[in-house]
Amino acid sequence: MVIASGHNERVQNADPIAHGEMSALRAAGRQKSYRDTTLYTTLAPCAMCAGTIVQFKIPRVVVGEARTFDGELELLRTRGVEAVVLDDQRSVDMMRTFQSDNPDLWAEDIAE
Ligand SMILES: O=c1cc[nH]c(=O)[nH]1
Repeated sequence: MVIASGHNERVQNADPIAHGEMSALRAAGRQKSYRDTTLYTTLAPCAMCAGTIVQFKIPRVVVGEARTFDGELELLRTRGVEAVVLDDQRSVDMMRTFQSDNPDLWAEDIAE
């Protein structure tokens, strides 16, 4: 069962923390437990999103690709989160297109 979905809304909402993972968690609303959940995400979670995943004890994250941004997979794994990387070519292509079309936005998104 899908309990919520989300996408990056930093620009739309002028919200610096509205990464896709954060938007999905916000859309899910308050949950008593995340024990039985899996978070699916196109790219590897950044430090903020990984920290939130750890905070709410989400046990499993499935990542579309980690080639264009390796994020904080190690942090997740160190904290006992199962992180599965699909290395999905469509995700890589989508992220490469976004990053090359919007270099400033991408840099801002990952605080570089
Ligand atoms: O984890 C991340 C990193 C960048 N952008 C997102 O939406 N999420």
